[in-house]
Amino acid sequence: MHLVTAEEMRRLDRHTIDTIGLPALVLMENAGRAIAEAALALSAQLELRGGPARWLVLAGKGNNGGDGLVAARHLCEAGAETAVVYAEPPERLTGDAAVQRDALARFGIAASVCAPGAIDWRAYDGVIDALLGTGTRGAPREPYASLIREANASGLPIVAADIPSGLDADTGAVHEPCIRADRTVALAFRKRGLALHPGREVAGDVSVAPIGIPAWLAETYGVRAFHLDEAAVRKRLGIDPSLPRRTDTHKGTYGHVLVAAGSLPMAGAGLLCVRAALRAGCGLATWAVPARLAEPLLGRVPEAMLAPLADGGRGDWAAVPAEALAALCTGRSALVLGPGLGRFEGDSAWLRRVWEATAGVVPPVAADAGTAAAQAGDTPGAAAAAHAAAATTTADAACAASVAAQAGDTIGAAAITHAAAATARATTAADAASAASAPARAAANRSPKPLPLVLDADALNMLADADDFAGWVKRPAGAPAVLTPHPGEMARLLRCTVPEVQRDRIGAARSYAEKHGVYVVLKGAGTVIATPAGIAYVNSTGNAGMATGGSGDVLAGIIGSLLAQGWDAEKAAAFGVWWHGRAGDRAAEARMTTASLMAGDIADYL
Ligand SMILES: NC(=O)C1=CN([C@@H]2O[C@H](COP(=O)(O)OP(=O)(O)OC[C@H]3O[C@@H](n4cnc5c(N)ncnc54)[C@H](O)[C@@H]3O)[C@@H](O)[C@H]2O)[C@@H](O)CC1
Ligand SMILES: [K+]
Repeated sequence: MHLVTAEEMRRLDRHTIDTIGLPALVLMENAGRAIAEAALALSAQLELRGGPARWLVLAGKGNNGGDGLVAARHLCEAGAETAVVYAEPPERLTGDAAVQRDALARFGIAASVCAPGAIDWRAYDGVIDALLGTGTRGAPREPYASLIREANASGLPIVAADIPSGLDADTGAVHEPCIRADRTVALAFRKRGLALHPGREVAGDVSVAPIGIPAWLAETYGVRAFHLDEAAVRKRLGIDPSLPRRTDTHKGTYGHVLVAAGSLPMAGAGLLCVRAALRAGCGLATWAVPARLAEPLLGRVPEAMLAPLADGGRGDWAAVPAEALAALCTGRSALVLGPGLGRFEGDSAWLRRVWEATAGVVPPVAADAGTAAAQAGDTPGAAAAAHAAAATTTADAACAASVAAQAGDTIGAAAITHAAAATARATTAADAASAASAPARAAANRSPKPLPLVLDADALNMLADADDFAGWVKRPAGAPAVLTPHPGEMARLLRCTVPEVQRDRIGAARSYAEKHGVYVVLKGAGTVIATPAGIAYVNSTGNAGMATGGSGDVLAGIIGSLLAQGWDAEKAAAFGVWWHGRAGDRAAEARMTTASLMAGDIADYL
C-alpha cells in the first residue's frame, strides 16, 4: 500500500539489517524466491513446447543482479531450464551479489557474460530482468542498454525484479531504453515509479513480495505516499466501497451540495457536475446558475433544485455578485465552484469573497453595518439604515441582502434590498430606515457559516491569477478546500511549466497542498491526491477513455457530494478519485471501445 522512493527503501533495508538483525542475504533469498515464483506462475500460463520452461536471467552487478541469481537457483530447483547472462564480468560483483555468484557456479547453472548479438533468444520461453534496480542513476549505460533493447525485441515475456531496468524508481520517468515488463515483482514495497505514469505502463502486472522488511517500518520512517487501490480504500481510508446506509435515514442525513457551475457556452459542465453529485449520494443538490440559463435547464436534472442568480440577462457570472452566491450557501453543506464558470473582469477578487464567505468571514460592508446597528442600540431598522447608508452600489445592496438571507431571514433580506435600492435612488435615509425591519438588524450581526469548498476549472484559473492568495484567510476546521487541477492548471497555480509538474507529480501536488493548507487533486493518468499534512495518494483506477470533456466536472461533483455528506476532505478526495476511475472502468467495459466513453457515462456507472 505504501509507495517508497529509492532513498526510503535504502533506509528501510538498513533498519531491517542493522536494527532488526536480519542478514541482507536472507532478504535477497526471499526476494529471489518471490521472483522465481512469479516466473513459474507465468510459465504455467504459457504454451510451452512440451518440455520444462526455459528461463534466461539477465543479471546486473548490483544487488538487483543478486536477486536475479537467487531466482535462477530457485527456478533450477523447480525444474526449469535456467541460464544466466551477466551484464558485466562476474568478478565485478561484490558483497551479497558475489556470494550468490559463487553459489550459482557451484550449483552448476550455465552462466556467460554478455556480448553483442550473442544471445539466441529463441532458446528461451521467458526472461528475468535483474539488470538494474533502485541503485540506478540516469539512463542505462552500455552494455545494459543493448541488453535491454534486445530483450524487448525478443518478444519473450519478461518478469522484472523490483522495477523494470531503465525506470526511474522515484518519478516514474522511463529512460531510453527501458525494459517493458509483463510482470514486476516489487520487493518489500511498491516503488513510486511503478504507480506513476509513464512507469506504470512499462511495469505490467505489479505484485508486491514480502521479503522480511515489516510493513509497519514504513510508518516509523514517515513514508507518506500510498498506492490508492481497493485495499487502501478499505484498510487505510476505512471505507467500504459499497457505501452501506443505515435504514433509519432520510435525505437530510446525506447533506445538501450547492453547485455553482455553467454559463451560456458551457452549461453542460454544470449539468454533469450536479448529476454526478446526486449519483455520489448527497441527499439534496442545488444548482446555482446565471438566471438566463435557468429556463432552458428546467427539468434537465429533475432531482436537483435550480437557483437562478440575477445576471443582467447575460447568461454568465460577470454580473452575479459574489455575495449573492455566498448567500445561497446558507443551509448547504458543501459548495462546488468552477465547472463551466468562465472568466470575467475582477474574477479573482470575486473568488476571494466567495472563499472568505465560505470560510466564515463576515463581508466588510456587512460587518460595518452590524457595528453601526449595535451603536444605534435598539432603534428600529438601525441595521438596515446603516446598510442603506453604506449601500451606494448595487453590489453593496446585494451584500446586505445576502447577509440577511444567510440568516434565513427573507423579510430582512427584502427590507435591506429595498432600503439599499432606496438610497441608490437618492431618497432620504429616513425613507430607507422606514423600509427596514427589526429582523434585518439581527441578520446583519450574524456571521456566515463555514462550509467545505471544491474549486475546479476556471475557479482554479481565478485563483492562479490572484497575486495575494497566500494572504487569503486560512480555511477553518470543517470547511476545507479541495482543488482539482489538471496539469495545466497545476502549472499555473505553481507558476511553473507543465513538464515540471509532470516530472514530479507527487512533489507538485504536495508542495502546493502543504504551502496553502488545501487538498490538491492533481488529475491525469495516476491522479495524485495530496493533503495539507503532506500525505499523498496515487490513484490506480481509470482509463484513457476518461480523457474526455466533462470528466473533471463529474469528479468535482463526486467530491463535493461526499464533502456534503460530512466526509473529511482526505477521504472525500481520495475515495472520490478512486470511485470516479472505477466507474470509468465499468463504463468502458460496457462500451465497444474505451474511446467511446463520455463523461456522462462515468456518472451513470457510479
Ligand atoms: N539489502 C538490500 O539492499 C536489498 C536490495 N535488494 C535489491 O537491490 C536493488 C538495489 O541494489 P543496488 O543498490 O546494489 O543497485 P542496483 O542493483 O540497482 O544497481 C546498481 C549498479 O548499477 C550501476 N549503475 C547505476 N546506474 C547505472 C546506469 N545508469 N547504467 C548502468 N549501470 C548503472 C551501479 O554502479 C551499481 O553497480 C533493489 O532494487 C533490489 O532489487 C533486494 O535484494 C532486497 C535487499
Ligand atoms: K530490474
